[in-house]
Amino acid sequence: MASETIAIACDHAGFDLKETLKNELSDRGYDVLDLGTNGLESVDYPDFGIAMGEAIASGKAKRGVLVCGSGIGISIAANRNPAVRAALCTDSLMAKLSRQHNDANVLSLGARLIGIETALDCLNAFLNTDFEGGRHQRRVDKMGA
Ligand SMILES: O=C(CO)[C@H](O)[C@H](O)[C@H](O)COP(=O)(O)O
Repeated sequence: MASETIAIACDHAGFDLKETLKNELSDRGYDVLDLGTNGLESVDYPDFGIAMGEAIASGKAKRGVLVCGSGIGISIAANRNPAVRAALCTDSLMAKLSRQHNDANVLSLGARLIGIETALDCLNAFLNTDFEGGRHQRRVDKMGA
């Protein structure tokens, strides 16, 4: 069976954490679609949030991970694409609920706000929690309408 592709993108503030998460995803057997940025030089998070939106909308990846300093700006940018349900999470319960209730397809993290262990906990919950459907499906449908 082909492995799933996970898209990943960041700005300069999220670069180090993005590299850590990219390695973690590869170690877990995922194919990683790295949308940049690829260094510490200052860049603009909307460019990378928009790239994530395009990767999800085109089907190049079904799920993605975003990182900026706070996780806020890059998730706002990605969520402007109707195909994206990006959830900014600061702990694993938020990541779990974003999957169970919101069918989040993009996890957004703030590299200046959380440590690596919390980020990995969030990633784990995001990857391994199923959407519950039922009443939540109706609400997710309304967001996509
Ligand atoms: O979008 C953000 C804040 O909502 C991110 O934290 C950015 O990474 C941050 O704004 C970048 O700030 P910098 O001072 O240009 O490094």
